[in-house]
Amino acid sequence: MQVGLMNECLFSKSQIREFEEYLFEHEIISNDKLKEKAAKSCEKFILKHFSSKKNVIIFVGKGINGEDGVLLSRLLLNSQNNYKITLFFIDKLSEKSYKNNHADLEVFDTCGQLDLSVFDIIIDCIFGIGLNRCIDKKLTELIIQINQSSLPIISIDMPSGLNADNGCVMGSAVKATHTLTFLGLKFGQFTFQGLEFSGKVSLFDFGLGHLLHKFCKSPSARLLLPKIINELIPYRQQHMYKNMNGHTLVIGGDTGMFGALILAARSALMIGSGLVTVLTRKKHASLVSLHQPELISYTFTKKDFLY
Ligand SMILES: NC(=O)C1=CN([C@@H]2O[C@H](COP(=O)(O)OP(=O)(O)OC[C@H]3O[C@@H](n4cnc5c(N)ncnc54)[C@H](OP(=O)(O)O)[C@@H]3O)[C@@H](O)[C@H]2O)[C@@H](O)CC1
Ligand SMILES: [K+]
Repeated sequence: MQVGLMNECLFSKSQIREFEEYLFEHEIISNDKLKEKAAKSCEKFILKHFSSKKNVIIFVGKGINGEDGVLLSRLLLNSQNNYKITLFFIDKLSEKSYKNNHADLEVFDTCGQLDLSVFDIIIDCIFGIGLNRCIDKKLTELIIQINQSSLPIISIDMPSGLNADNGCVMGSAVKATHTLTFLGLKFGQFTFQGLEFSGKVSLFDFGLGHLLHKFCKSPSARLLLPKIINELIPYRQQHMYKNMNGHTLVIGGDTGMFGALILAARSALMIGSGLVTVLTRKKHASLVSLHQPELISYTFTKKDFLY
């Protein structure tokens, strides 16, 4: 599901974690079922948008984000779309345990030289919202290689290395072309470096989005989508004229800052203010009408202005 009408809300990782706890405690959904749904949504997305990309490499971390990757690999292998899947384990210990349980999955031997050019698509399951420190040097080298690959990069839940709360790159981060995120959009995907690193974000809320909104009461923030802005701007009826549509006063335009004054005043006109008056330095006042004839201008020296 793409970002929907009520899904422009952004959440912190602690809100998502607490919500997950609530879901499990109240037996609304089990932990396993949630993971299964997450992997299934990713499989569907990949089959829909990347069905021709057969040779897939999945980077797997040691947390549940890594588990998402292993579950996804199983689903893709069973999808009868002739996928060739390679798992690359970041952590030796989890590689060992998965090798025992999933002996049939192909695992990249980290002693070999990694050549990403042989693959068609990268799935990033290194870290999700559990990232808790900066990425070390060794992993940074791998992430640089991933980012330089020119392949489509699908990050699961979060681009690995990106802070889910503030959009900071924690040393280094995977630069995703797509991020498939679960339950709620994360603040860090839409702020600071998150905008550059998250690519196109798709949300899968498993039909639990309305509960998340109820549970959190107030989300961390909301995306200012064009439809929200449109709702905020009142409709101007045909018969209305300038005196019926408000009057904006823009004060500013110090020496060297005349442009800012004009831009602010123009913005007021563009969002529908019937009248816009600027109050500025004397040397700027005469220039105002040359830049935007609709503006009314006054100077700071005019004593009776602010009556
Ligand atoms: N709950 C659920 O049922 C569901 C969860 N889901 C999925 O789980 C994800 C959250 O899983 P998670 O909590 O296991 O965190 P995750 O990001 O996988 O792993 C982080 C681990 O790595 C480590 N680590 C951290 N930073 C590090 C660093 N810089 N360098 C090296 N190591 C570092 C740290 O371990 P530490 O080394 O600190 O012991 C930590 O344990 C979530 O994003 C979503 O994808 C979905 O499937 C839906 C159902
Ligand atoms: K990830």
